[in-house]
Amino acid sequence: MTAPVHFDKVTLIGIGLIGSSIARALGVLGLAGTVVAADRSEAVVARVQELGLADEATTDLAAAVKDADLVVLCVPVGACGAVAEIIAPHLKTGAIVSDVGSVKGSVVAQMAPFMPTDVHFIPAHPVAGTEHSGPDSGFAELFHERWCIVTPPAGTDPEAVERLTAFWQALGSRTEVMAPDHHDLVLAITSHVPHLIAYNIVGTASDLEQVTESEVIKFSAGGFRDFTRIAASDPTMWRDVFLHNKEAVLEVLGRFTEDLIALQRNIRWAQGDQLFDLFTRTRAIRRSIIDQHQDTADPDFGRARK
Ligand SMILES: NC(=O)C1=CN([C@@H]2O[C@H](COP(=O)(O)OP(=O)(O)OC[C@H]3O[C@@H](n4cnc5c(N)ncnc54)[C@H](O)[C@@H]3O)[C@@H](O)[C@H]2O)C=CC1
Ligand SMILES: O=C(O)C(=O)Cc1ccc(O)cc1
Repeated sequence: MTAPVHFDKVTLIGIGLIGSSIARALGVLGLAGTVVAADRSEAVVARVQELGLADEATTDLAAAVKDADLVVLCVPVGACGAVAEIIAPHLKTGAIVSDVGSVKGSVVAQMAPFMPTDVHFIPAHPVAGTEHSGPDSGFAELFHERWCIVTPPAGTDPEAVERLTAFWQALGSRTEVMAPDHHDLVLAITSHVPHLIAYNIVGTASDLEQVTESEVIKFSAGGFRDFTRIAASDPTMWRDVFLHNKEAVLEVLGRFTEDLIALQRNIRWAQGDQLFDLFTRTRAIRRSIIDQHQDTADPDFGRARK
């Protein structure tokens, strides 16, 4: 039997890119009887009301979760513990409490101690986003054809996991269940370290004395432009990602640094075969990613050429 995807009352906490995208999708799809939007920022709450993103909008997080069947935290990962502490005493028995944080081990560690035993705590991560933030930047289709990784703690009620999974599938996502630590290692290599590299190279370019900032802007080629898009991502969100996925990021960064030094040697000693072999291997990886995404009509790869 497939799990029901409709919830009588959904409360979203943190109405930025992700929270407002979920709110918009709920509105379009009619998946909730009532949508409550909560944020600590009065300016955000006022904007949510102007945009008509929810049935109710408030800065009172405790009141917002009252009677909610599904509560989703969409705040920076460093804020999850504090929010959990505020809402915990007000959660409805049987509610599903989830989040969308880009790191999972730390979110579990921060939130689990506050979760009452009569709610279903199921962290998740929609691997879908942009470099933009705030309630104006969201859109209902953000999650289409994207993965949502669900990381239920051991012993979680399978029916609740199925309900949350069905919810994300209704939003357009493909879902996969994973252990939090494994999630954090996978995302360290596929998302977190790439963001760090982008922040670093754009920082290096802006610090170069011999090349002016206006030359960097004027002559930026495609690859560098892509880095500047990523490096425009929200500073609070990404500070928290690195502070809360420290171990996995440092592990991947150690490997990355060794490989970069090997490349440095290849260039210094004119070892063209080594460079050619690596670039051939990496080109094959790009081709297999495109092949896989063409099967699933991923919008990012719609115009991609091998
Ligand atoms: N931006 C992206 O591309 C993606 C982000 N995520 C995750 O989603 C979460 C939210 O990210 P965005 O929507 O991009 O952020 P955002 O910056 O657009 O929105 C975050 C909102 O949370 C509110 N907030 C912060 N601390 C709060 C607190 N203590 N109590 C109540 N509200 C609080 C802020 O006022 C803001 O409105 C993060 O954990 C991030 O790791 C996941 C996938 C993609
Ligand atoms: O904008 C991009 O390229 C992203 O990579 C978006 C993104 C950022 C953080 C996530 O946890 C998931 C997706």
